[in-house]
Amino acid sequence: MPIILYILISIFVLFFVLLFVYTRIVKSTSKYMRNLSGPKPIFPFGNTLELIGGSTVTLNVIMKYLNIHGDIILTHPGPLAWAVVSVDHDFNELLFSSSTHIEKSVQYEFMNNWLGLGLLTSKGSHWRKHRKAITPAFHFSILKDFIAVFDSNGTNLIKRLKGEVGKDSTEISKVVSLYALDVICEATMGVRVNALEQENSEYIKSVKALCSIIVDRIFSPLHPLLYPITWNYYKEKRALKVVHAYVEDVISQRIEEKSKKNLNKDRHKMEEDFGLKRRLAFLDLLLETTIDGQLLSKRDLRDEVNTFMFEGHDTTSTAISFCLLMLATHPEAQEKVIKEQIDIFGSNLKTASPTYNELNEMKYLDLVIKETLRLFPSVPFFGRKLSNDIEFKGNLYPKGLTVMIIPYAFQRNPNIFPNPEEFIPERFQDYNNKFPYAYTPFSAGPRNCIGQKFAMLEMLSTVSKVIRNFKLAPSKPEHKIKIAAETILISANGVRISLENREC
Ligand code: HEM
Repeated sequence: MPIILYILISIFVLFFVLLFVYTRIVKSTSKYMRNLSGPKPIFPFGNTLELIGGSTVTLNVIMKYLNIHGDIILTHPGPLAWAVVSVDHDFNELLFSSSTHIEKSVQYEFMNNWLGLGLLTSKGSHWRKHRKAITPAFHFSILKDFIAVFDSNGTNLIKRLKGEVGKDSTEISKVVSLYALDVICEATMGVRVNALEQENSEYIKSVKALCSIIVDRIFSPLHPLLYPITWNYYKEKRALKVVHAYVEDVISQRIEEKSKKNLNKDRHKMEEDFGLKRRLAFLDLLLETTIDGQLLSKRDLRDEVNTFMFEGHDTTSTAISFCLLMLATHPEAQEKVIKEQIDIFGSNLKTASPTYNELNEMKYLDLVIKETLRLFPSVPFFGRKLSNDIEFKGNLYPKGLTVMIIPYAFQRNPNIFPNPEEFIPERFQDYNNKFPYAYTPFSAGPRNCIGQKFAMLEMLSTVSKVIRNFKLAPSKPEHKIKIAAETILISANGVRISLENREC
């Protein structure tokens, strides 16, 4: 028999096997979610064809589906895949508040090579024990000491932005991202990488490369099994080598320092003892952390450091950039912010280094940041995998199902946030938390953001410093942002504003 006939018969058989498997799965799933509406899938692409435009179309497509089909919709991210997208308050409450449905969806596996079993990606008892053990590192009495890190790096940011004064248009998101990297490196590892001045450092370039590879993988139509034949696979391998070597080296140095002298509980005393030029970092606290009486292993330490690096820089930097854009384009809000800053700092307006109490006095700026995070939640969606079947309003949702929660969509719900597209910081003055799961920029429940307070302090400190030094205005010509939902919400064409020296 000619070889071509063999090939044709094999294709024929394979087709029928696939069809058989497909019908079996559809049949066995038919008792589930039968009342749910959603966009019609096209075999074998599911609903992915509409997403081909990439990260700039994702949110628009999801918003369109939600408008047409309701608050909980069934989508098909592939031929044999089901995912539910939810902006239903009660359903989200059920998930957020649950201590059972805490496992992340399959997309988070693309982060595993970098983040390993860090807090963001781990599950089950590993996650529970680590979360419990690491939580004290984010106590406000410890976070207070990071204010100096925000302030000293903030001074470098101001220096860099001074070079932009008087220009019609400045793209701030890239500069703010480098600043946020400096902050998180110093806070997490106690290392000053000076990304603002040396963005070409191998470590910084590799961190950036890993972030973008994760995004590529999440949105890639290729099956994960084919990943090793892609160029990204080799790029990731190279970047991982650099990042892991760098972090492991820092960890080894700290362990050596610690073994020379026992870490003193008093953080300032420790600096005296070690004669350290650096401030205490999260890593120093992780080195003291024990689980079941054992110190964290070197691998645990690396995973947690990498997780803080990933979760703790683009999230804050994108929020700060959007916040500066909102102030530049809403002069009345900017006036209120600066008035508050003058009330707090008086004649020291430009030079003051805010204390913890002074940051907490910035009530109006706090509203501005909250409203920015409502319109532009840094993490626009996150996914969970159901740990067991759920029955909700007449539908059965199967164990293992991916549920995508979309704060970007929910936080624009007009029934909860009237005039949702408008920037109105005052709405949070009397936001009475009637819908506690409607505003979730930091997620909610047991798997909420452990770095929330750190991030709020960093954002208050940074925006306060920028606004005390510069008057912000819209860029010329006017810049229309292009929202893109990567792992982080960004503007694909940058965030442009213009800066003038502040005179008062
Ligand atoms: C504006 C800034 C930030 C925002 C909006 C934000 C938001 C979030 C969200 C939505 C999650 C849940 C993600 C998911 O379920 O997929 C999360 C988790 C997490 N965040 Fe943040 N984050 C911010 C800053 C930070 C910072 C500065 C750190 C560290 C210093 C941090 C560390 C983490 C960690 C470790 C987790 C995983 C927690 C767990 O699962 O136990 N985040 N963050």
